[in-house]
Amino acid sequence: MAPESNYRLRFLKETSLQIFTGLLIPLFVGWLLHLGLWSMALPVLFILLRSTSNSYQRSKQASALSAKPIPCVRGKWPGNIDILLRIVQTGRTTYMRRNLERFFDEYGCDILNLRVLWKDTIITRDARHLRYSFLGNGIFNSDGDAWHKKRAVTRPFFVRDRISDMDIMDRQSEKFLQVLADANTSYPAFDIQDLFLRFTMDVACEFLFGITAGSLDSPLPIAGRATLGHKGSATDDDFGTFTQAFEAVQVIQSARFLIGDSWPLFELFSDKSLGMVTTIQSWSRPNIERAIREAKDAREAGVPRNRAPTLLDHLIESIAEPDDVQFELLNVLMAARDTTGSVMAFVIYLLCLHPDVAQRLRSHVFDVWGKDGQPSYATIQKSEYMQAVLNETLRIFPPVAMGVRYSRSKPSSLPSDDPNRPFFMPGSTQITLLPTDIHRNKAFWGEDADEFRPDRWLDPALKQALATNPQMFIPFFQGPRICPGQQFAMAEATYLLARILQKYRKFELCPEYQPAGSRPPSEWKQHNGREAIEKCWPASAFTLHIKGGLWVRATLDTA
Ligand code: HEM
Repeated sequence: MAPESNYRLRFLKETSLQIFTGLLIPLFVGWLLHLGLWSMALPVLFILLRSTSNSYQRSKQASALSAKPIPCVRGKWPGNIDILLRIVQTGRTTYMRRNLERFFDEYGCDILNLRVLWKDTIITRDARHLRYSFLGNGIFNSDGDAWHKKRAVTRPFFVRDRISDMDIMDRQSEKFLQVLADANTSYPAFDIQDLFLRFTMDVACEFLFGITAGSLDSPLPIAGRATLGHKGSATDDDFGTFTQAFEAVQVIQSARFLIGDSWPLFELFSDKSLGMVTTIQSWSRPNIERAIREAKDAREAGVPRNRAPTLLDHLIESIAEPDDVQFELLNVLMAARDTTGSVMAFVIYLLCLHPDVAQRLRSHVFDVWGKDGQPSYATIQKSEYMQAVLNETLRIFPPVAMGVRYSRSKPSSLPSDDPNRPFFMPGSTQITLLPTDIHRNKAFWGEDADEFRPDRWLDPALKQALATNPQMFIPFFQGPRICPGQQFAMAEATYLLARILQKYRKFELCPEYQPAGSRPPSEWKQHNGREAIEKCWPASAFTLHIKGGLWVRATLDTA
């Protein structure tokens, strides 16, 4: 989440060099040789020669690895410019990442090279490709050794002892229920996605950084007045301005990933994220500077802390620059806030669509925790139906709807269905994993793959299938970069949902209060699968979210 001006500069330098070597030098040579108008043919000849030599190099590298090329999308215009435009245009109204996934259906394969502007840009829906040892450029914007170090710093914060401490959840969920009750009685509807994101932000800030963010105390979006934000709904107070900037950066960054290495072409004259990053910094900097000062003072005075060290304490010790600490912190915050907020919002959405499941989940909550018992880490692990509802939601709406990696500089191979002929993976190339298709694949999940049916998780046959093919369900991904916050997120979501269901009998969708532009586009009805039946707009910008928020009203249990 850092400004990308260096990247744009590098792109400009590389492009200018290419223009210089591919156009100006051949023209100059033509002029030296007095070729007159024939000089114009030299750049074309040069490009043809270069492209033939590149293809030859690649096929030599591929045959050294006994690998076959990744199928390539064939556009109508040079450099697949029409494909690039199609991705950008359809991106505005697409259902999740269907605009990319449709290429797989069109070409009948699970991995494709979009080859945008003559650059390899790989997309895959084959989960085996996740396990490969790529350089990371995921939620943590780092790679190789730097990533290993950061992962080592984060690991101790997710050990069982720490995540089974439910004090923070107790406190924050009490606050959440208070705010929800006020919003529900004061207005005809409220945006529960926004509330969940505030809750997950406050919990993450306290758990990871020992900071009180107090976002549940800031003004909420108001039904009928709220406008469409970059992801959810928007407010224009200080906190709302920060949130909008935080979400705008994610939208911009995920659009860059979709376009691939050529994204600076769309931002030649201005870095779209720069203003947003300044807003984010001015909101978060005072908190971070204070925490850094306190940690330093305590260390210098030899005063023991009256609390266990937080992730922020460790980041401060291991990273010298406050700016770097800040970027690191914002990356982890996005990993923790947007993902868990997403799954909770989609659970409520699906419960609104399936009152029978909602009723059964509520009885289950009463069976496990009674009418006002507090969940503990141990009881959460045993709440089988709650875990089934959460897993089924994570299956249909995986919060991390795209994973981006870069291959190492040396070409390598990727598994294909033919064990003797893997795919040839070029060096230093972006590869994007799109997990939704895997989670809704009928071959894995049966004919009802698009349906929300938590009962499937109680069927021993599914446990067997998952043991044989763990790649069919990857909401937390797999391999070395698997989410370290998985247990924490499941505990957090279970805790809050249980507390909500103890108090509220039902939730209803209030589409009339969705901000303008956030209802599902009418053309979705012509498509197959869930897209045709969706009553909200699931959209993806790194994390999945409900466009414009999820506006609902709740009915209190008065019995
Ligand atoms: C339902 C909630 C969550 C889901 C679905 C989820 C999913 C994921 C996924 C798929 C990744 C890998 C992304 C990539 O490599 O491109 C990831 C990484 C990460 N997640 Fe989560 N996550 C959730 C909640 C959390 C929470 C609550 C925390 C922290 C408290 C957290 C912390 C992290 C961190 C630090 C990483 C980066 C790991 C690395 O790069 O080594 N996540 N998460």
